[in-house]
Amino acid sequence: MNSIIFSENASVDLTAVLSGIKYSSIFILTDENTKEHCLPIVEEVFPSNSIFYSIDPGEKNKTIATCMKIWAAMTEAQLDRKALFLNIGGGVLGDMGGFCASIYKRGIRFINMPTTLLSQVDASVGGKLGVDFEGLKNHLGVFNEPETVIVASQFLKTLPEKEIRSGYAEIIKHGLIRDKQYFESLDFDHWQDSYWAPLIHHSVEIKKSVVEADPKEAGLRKILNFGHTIGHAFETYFLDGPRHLLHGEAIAVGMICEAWLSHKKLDLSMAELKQIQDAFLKVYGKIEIQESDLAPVLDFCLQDKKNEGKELMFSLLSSIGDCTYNIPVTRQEILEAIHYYQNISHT
Ligand SMILES: NC(=O)c1ccc[n+]([C@@H]2O[C@H](COP(=O)([O-])OP(=O)(O)OC[C@H]3O[C@@H](n4cnc5c(N)ncnc54)[C@H](O)[C@@H]3O)[C@@H](O)[C@H]2O)c1
Ligand SMILES: O=C(O)C(=O)C[C@@H](O)[C@H](O)[C@H](O)COP(=O)(O)O
Ligand SMILES: [Zn+2]
Repeated sequence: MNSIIFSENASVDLTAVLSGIKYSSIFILTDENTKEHCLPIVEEVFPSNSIFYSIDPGEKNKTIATCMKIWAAMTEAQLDRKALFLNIGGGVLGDMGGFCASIYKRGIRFINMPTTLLSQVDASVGGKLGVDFEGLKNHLGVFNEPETVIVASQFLKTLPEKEIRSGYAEIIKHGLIRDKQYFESLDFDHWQDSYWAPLIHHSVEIKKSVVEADPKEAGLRKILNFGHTIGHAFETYFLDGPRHLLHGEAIAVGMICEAWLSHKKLDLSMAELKQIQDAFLKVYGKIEIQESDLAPVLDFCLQDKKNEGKELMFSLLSSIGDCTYNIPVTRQEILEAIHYYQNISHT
């Protein structure tokens, strides 16, 4: 895996990184929010012939249609294969920008400057790139590593609290799949007051160790997908409507459902199941799920990338800190897991 820099000063570290790379020109991708809040922090660094391009924010724009606009701008700017592509934004922008860079003229180098908690702890690391297609999460994409990732927690100062909370779900996931002590060190009652730098650092270490062992998800990497089969299905189902869920909010629901499946199918104890669900309910509360939501959500689970043929394959916990993968789960069991979530009493 290429280098990850934990930065206290994004502008200083970006200057140093750029001075170590030979490139013909630099293409800087932002969305309308990161253009306003993050670009000014590093703007002074760029040479005068830099190309800036900004897209509309949000998951609904993580599409091939947006990529076409980005590729058109790259072409219009006559970027050659020695050009450098810089993503300044969250996971939506990083997944999509990295994908655009990887496809353009069969691939130009790119750098990630993640600006959300979620992208700093998870999305900017590991080279999963792509876009949604027909609503299906990351349905089109490639694996390709950025040249460098510069993780600067100073960007988080302008990030809305709801977005911080979304990123926190991936931090909780890292503890659940790999490190019980980490999970138990998190303060679910006062999560807003967390000191983010050490959490970012530790989460990146966990993610990096898994990705390095299995970069293309032949096996072990599937544990990073805990909570995502059902979580992605809800995220997709609610994408366009008033019940829209952020990625972290959706996988929080998914992780409760999949913790229940872990209890039913593996050795996850009832005590640990309760510990997990209490943690998520404290931070995220509960969403309303109607009976009419179940069939379409189940159908979306059928599209999960971990499935093999018609068999739905899950990553599940045998205990907190220990996740296994390739566990077959039936449609009926998924329904029961969602019913379990619906019936949890939350005060
Ligand atoms: N590739 C991976 O390994 C991986 C891992 C986890 C999640 N993801 C993907 O990441 C995406 C979610 O990423 P996200 O939560 O970063 O969402 P995002 O990129 O949509 O960013 C969230 C919102 O915050 C705004 N924003 C970003 N930085 C800001 C800042 N510093 N100040 C103010 N506003 C700011 C953005 O404009 C956006 O409105 C999903 O598409 C998910 O599938 C990918
Ligand atoms: O890096 C991984 O591997 C992950 O699964 C991390 C997830 O948090 C992330 O949401 C990822 O984008 C999901 O990938 P997908 O293969 O299920 O689309
Ligand atoms: Zn995720």
